[in-house]
Amino acid sequence: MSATFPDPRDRLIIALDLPSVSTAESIIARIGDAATFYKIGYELGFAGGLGLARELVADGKKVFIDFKLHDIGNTVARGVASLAALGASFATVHAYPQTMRAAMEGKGASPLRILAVTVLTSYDEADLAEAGYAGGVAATVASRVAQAREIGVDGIVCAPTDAASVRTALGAKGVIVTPGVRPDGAATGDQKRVATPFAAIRAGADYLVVGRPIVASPDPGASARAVQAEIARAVA
Ligand SMILES: O=C(O)c1cc(=O)[nH]c(=O)n1[C@@H]1O[C@H](COP(=O)(O)O)[C@@H](O)[C@H]1O
Repeated sequence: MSATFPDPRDRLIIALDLPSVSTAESIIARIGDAATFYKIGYELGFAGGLGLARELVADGKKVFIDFKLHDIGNTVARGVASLAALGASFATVHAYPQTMRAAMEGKGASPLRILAVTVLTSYDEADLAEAGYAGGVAATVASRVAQAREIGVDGIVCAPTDAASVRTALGAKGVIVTPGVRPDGAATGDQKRVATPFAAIRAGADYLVVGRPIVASPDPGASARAVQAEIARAVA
């Protein structure tokens, strides 16, 4: 494990893939102190979620803004600068060298950590080939991690099934964030490369991103506590 965790609860990042701020606020209230770190992506981000992000930061929570930036360098750098000013802890970009370099320039001296998305967890070998990448998942992940490391990107987003090889390629410094995390028995949905919270931590993930298994569960607080307990078992 490369990262340090002042609060071990930080290792669970809950994806607030929800349609409104009011819905998100209700879920966050039900989760209570079972989580300290929330991710805001397209669905909530385009529905007022950036205002909620500011409120969460003001309340002492950590926020991960997940817009998976990929654009011309100037646009990426200036977008990241805005995210840094918002107080986000993590932000994603796609792992294209020009984009990664621009993001690292845009963050400047801020504590915002840039995470490079390697191969989406909803992609299997066939999806990657269909998209025109002939190298296969493992080689594409390895190549993107090597470029990210060379550029000095703060961390990597990858599948939990990639985490062990990513840790080897990344070295001890970078953080590894794995979505595609499913407690035993949870529906995988569109996730194709998945692992349990326990397996993901044991494989080398520093942070786990979990969305639907928590926010769509009948008791988000209990579901979050169950994942936190599994993380605790994995690090024991
Ligand atoms: O960057 C991400 O967070 C991300 C990368 C990836 O490869 N796969 C992936 O699922 N994610 C995000 O992680 C979350 C996973 O949500 P659930 O499948 O509901 O647990 C979603 O918000 C995705 O956008």
